[in-house]
Amino acid sequence: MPPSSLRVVYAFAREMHPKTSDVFIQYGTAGFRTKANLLEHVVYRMGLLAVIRSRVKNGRTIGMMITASHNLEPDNGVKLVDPDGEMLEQSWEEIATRLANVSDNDLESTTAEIIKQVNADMSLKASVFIGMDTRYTSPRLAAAASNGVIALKGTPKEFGIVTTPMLHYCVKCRNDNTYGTPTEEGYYEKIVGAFKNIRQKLPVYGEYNTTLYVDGANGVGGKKLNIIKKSLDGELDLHLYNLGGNGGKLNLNCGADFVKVSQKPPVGVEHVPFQRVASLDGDGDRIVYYYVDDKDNMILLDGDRIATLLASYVTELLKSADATDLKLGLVQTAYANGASTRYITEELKVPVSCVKTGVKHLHHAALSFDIGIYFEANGHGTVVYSEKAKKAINNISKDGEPEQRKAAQLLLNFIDMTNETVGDAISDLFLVETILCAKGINVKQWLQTYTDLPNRQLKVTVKDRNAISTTDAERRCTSPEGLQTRIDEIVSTYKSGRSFVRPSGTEDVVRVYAEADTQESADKLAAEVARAVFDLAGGVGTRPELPT
Ligand SMILES: CC(=O)N[C@H]1[C@@H](OP(=O)(O)O)O[C@H](CO)[C@@H](O)[C@@H]1O
Ligand SMILES: [Mg+2]
Repeated sequence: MPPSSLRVVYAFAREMHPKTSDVFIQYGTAGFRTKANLLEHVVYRMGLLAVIRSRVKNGRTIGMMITASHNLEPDNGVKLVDPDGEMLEQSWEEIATRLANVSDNDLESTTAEIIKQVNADMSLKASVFIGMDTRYTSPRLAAAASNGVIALKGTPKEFGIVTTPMLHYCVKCRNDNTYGTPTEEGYYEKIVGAFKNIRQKLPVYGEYNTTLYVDGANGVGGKKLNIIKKSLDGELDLHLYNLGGNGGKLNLNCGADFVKVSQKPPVGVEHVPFQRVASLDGDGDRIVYYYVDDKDNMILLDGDRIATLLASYVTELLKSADATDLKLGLVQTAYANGASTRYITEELKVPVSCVKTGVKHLHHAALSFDIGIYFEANGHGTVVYSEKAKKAINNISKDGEPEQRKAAQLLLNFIDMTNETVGDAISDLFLVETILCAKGINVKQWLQTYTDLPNRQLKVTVKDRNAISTTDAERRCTSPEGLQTRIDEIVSTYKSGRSFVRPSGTEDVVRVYAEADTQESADKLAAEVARAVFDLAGGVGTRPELPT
């Protein structure tokens, strides 16, 4: 592209999407995320970067998703999706951060520097898929993204309102047509088609019943399930709540994050004792289950619980298919409940690894197994199957003994039902429903596999959250000095106590996690550790209170 046409690009940027704030913004755990009104120039610039990235990848399609996931309505965000549908390569996060923060005057020279640094051939074609969530600020930001793409002569394709995982799926399909059709309809055909297929082989039996309530967080996931619902033929009886409209606010007192963190049922969902409910987050990439018992207690079945259910079922199918030479493994983070980790290693006898928070870390680690299951406790996760596993299962489905063939064919449907690119609430919902049905169990029986250790999460505001550094998959902190020793001292006074702290990658806070043998102890442990953070890491505002 000749320099003269680039000049027009930057004049346009200054005019249409000027940098309006000097607040430093960082490509964090899930892209850029902040108040929507601070984001327009960032999104425009990410449009430029997506084109550069596409060219570095020889014209393969890159994705841009406009969303702030489980955050409240006034926030928004943008993240880039790499050609195989995975998160942006980590080494580009620093490049993205640099481009987002330069002044309008330096935009031209910085872009030129980046093009040189990554060795992009700007004469190549470039393609960018753009999706957005239901936030009212999203269309404007999606338009800014498109403008950025067009500015560097890339071709944007806008998908309108889609879940984050749908966009990841479409990017993957566009670059690898063996994976499916890169459209919303193609997505439904793959996931829902596989679910229907499997239901024909495994009819409903035992304690399982087909009624499922869903909390849509007033976001995009519920809306898409409403489309899917029309195509279900009694295989699943979806009762959908919090679909947006009717005054319901996105993620406000509802949705997967609210349910997980507050350990309370969401507003807006009818509560029928022992009825299982799936709660999605605002952009449809997380899911947790819960039910309310006859004494109004909410019982949570979180991401750890879903991961263990998946691991136990895949293990069973691998055994029946006589494919146990395929290595199955599970990946968690430090937030995984200690009881789930014990259950996986001791009962399921599946190897577990623990990595840093953030799906990119989990996804990467899961790829080292033939079949890798990864889940954050908050309900973000999926299964990835290696080519070796797919081939082996495919061969057994054709050449195995009758029983082995049957199991292998079920596994093939199961693979089809999985969105392997990223955690996906809709795909996970169908996977869970399939397993509960296959095992003929209800939600209480699902809960019986192990008992969660009571736990509590808290947030502490400090002057600079980066004053906290961690090691050992974030389970221990190395600075500020003295904090880890203090945490160790506190934890040692609690039965089955475990606690760690880390700076959030999506909010300006330090997160505290604690678990112990009783809820009272977990609450007290979390509060004591929060006070230690406040005292030793530059707490701001009021010192956290101990529970009374
Ligand atoms: C404790 C927790 O739930 N942290 C979440 C949250 O990250 P933080 O870095 O903790 O803010 O948002 C991430 C993106 O959605 C998600 O991957 C992660 O699990
Ligand atoms: Mg999300």
